[in-house]
Amino acid sequence: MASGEEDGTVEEKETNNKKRTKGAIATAWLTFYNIAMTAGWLVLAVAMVRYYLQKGTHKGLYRNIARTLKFFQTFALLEVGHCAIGIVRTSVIVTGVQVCSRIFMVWFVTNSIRQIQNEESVILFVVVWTITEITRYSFYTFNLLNHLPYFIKWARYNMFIVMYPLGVIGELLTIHASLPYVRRSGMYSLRLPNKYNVSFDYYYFLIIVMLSYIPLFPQLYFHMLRQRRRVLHGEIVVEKDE
Ligand SMILES: CCCCCCCCCCCCC[C@@H](O)CC(=O)SCCNC(=O)CCNC(=O)[C@H](O)C(C)(C)COP(=O)(O)OP(=O)(O)OC[C@H]1O[C@@H](n2cnc3c(N)ncnc32)[C@H](O)[C@@H]1OP(=O)(O)O
Repeated sequence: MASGEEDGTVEEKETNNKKRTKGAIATAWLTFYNIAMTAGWLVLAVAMVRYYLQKGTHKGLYRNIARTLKFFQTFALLEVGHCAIGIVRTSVIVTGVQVCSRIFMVWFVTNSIRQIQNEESVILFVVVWTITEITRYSFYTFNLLNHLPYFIKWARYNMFIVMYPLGVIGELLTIHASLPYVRRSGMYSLRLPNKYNVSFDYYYFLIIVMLSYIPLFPQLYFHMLRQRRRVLHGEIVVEKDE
C-alpha cells in the first residue's frame, strides 16, 4: 500500500522533505552541542578534582577554573535559542530564567567581586552545577542517539530534587557574601547627579535578585517535578503555557 506521502502532491512532498532535513540538521546540531557541553563540564570536574588533590584547599580553585566555567556557562545561552526556534520542546521562559540567572551569577557576581571567590558557597554552587550539567547533557546526548542507559535517565530526573536546593543555597550565600563589598565600592551603581539623571544602586538590585528567588525558584522546581512524573512514571502532565 502506498504511504500518504507517496500519494501527496509535489508541494506536500517538498514540505515533508524540508521537515525531514530540518529534523536531521537539528538533531545533528543538538548531538554536537550536547557532546561539547558534556565534555566541557567534564573538563571542569577533572580540573576541580586535580586542583583540590594538588593544593589540598578550595582557595584559588575558582580562579583556576574561571575561564572554562565562564565559557561553557555562557555557551548555554544557545539553549534559549533552541527553544525559541522550536528544535527542543522546552519553554523559552523556564530555560531563559535558568540560564540568565546562572550567567548573572558567573559574570556579575563571582567574576566581578574577587573578594568572594574563595567563599565555600562558590565551590558549593560550582560543584552542584557541574554534577548536574554532566548528567543533563549526557542524558540529552544518549537520548538523541537512542541509547539511553536507565541510570542516566534516573539520575537526570532524581538528582535535581537535592541538587536544585543545594545550588540555590550556594548562589544565595554567594550573593549575600558580596553585599558588603558592593556597598563599599559602589560598583555598577550610578549616583545622582549625573548627565542621564538616573540613579541605580547595585546593592539594592542584588537584594531584589535574592528576593526574586522566592517566586521564581519554586516554578523551576515544580516544572522539573512535572517532567519527572512524565518521564519516569509516564504520567500525562498538562502544563500551563509558560
Ligand atoms: C538578571 C538577573 C536575573 C536573576 C534572576 C534570579 C532568579 C533566579 C531563580 C532561579 C534559580 C535557579 C538556580 C539554579 O541556577 C540552581 C541550579 O541549577 S542548581 C543545580 C540543579 N539544577 C538542575 O537540576 C537544573 C534543572 N533544570 C533544568 O534542567 C533546566 O534548566 C530546565 C530548563 C528547567 C529543563 O527543563 P526542560 O523542560 O528542558 O526539561 P527536560 O530536560 O525534561 O527537557 C524537555 C524536552 O526537551 C528536550 N531537550 C531539552 N534540551 C535539550 C537539548 N539540549 N538537546 C536535546 N534535547 C533537549 C528533552 O529531551 C525533552 O524532550 P522530550 O519532551 O521529547 O522528552
